[in-house]
Amino acid sequence: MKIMFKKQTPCPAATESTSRVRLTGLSAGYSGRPVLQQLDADIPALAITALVGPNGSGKSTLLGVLSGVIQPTSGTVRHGSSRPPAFVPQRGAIGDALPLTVRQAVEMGRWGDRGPWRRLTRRDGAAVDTALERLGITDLAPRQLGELSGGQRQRALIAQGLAQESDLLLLDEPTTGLDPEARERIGGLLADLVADGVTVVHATHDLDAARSAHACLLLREGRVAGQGEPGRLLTPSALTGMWQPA
Ligand SMILES: Nc1ncnc2c1ncn2[C@@H]1O[C@H](COP(=O)(O)OP(=O)(O)OP(=O)(O)O)[C@@H](O)[C@H]1O
Repeated sequence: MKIMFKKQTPCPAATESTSRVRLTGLSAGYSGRPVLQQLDADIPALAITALVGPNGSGKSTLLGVLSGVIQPTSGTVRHGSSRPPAFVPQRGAIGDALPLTVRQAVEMGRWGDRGPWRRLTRRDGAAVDTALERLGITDLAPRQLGELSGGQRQRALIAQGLAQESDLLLLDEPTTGLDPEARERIGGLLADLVADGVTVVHATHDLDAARSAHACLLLREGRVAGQGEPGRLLTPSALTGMWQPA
């Protein structure tokens, strides 16, 4: 059985052509390792953008730049809003041994507003409840993060991102390791978030997920190999070319 991401919904940004983030001549990387080179790209507001490209093409690095964790070495990143983005890194990037319950992990999503280990307000509690509910993990709230399955932990981390209630949600391979039902739930959730006023950017190797996004940014060896509508970009010949050595 193949469960697809929710069918593509019309993209409000397509008619309004507003960008949530504009990258101009962006270069960035790590000490002694340049990765992104001279990127010019727009992340449309109120839409889902899929970042697609081979391993090592720079998707996670770009998410790091969009989140503000990685500073550009040149070029500009212009955000169309002053609200800080919410970033859900790849599962392996989070220590599994942290002595936290799922609820405590999701509550950390409120720290940006409240400060670390501060008493949460009723409003914070409601945001955490909603995030747990939307990921279908309310029953896991009292469990230790470290004793969850990989897919359950992934959902907890996405819930943490959601609890931040940002207008820009950045996700690094959010459906990797999830079962088909959980994948479908995340696909539907991302579409619902856009309807709620959130801009979503996710890196993915799942071409069904990429095709159901509103926009797609193809990366190859740190450069933009294409951007626009997934149906136009993700053609068999383009994909074959992407994964062939340069
Ligand atoms: N912390 C780091 N320090 C140095 N180099 C890094 C670091 N993280 C990633 N790189 C390098 O940067 C390049 C781009 O990596 P990045 O993780 O952005 O690619 P990706 O497209 O997300 O790959 P994948 O699909 O495998 O997740 C790779 O050559 C990688 O080895």
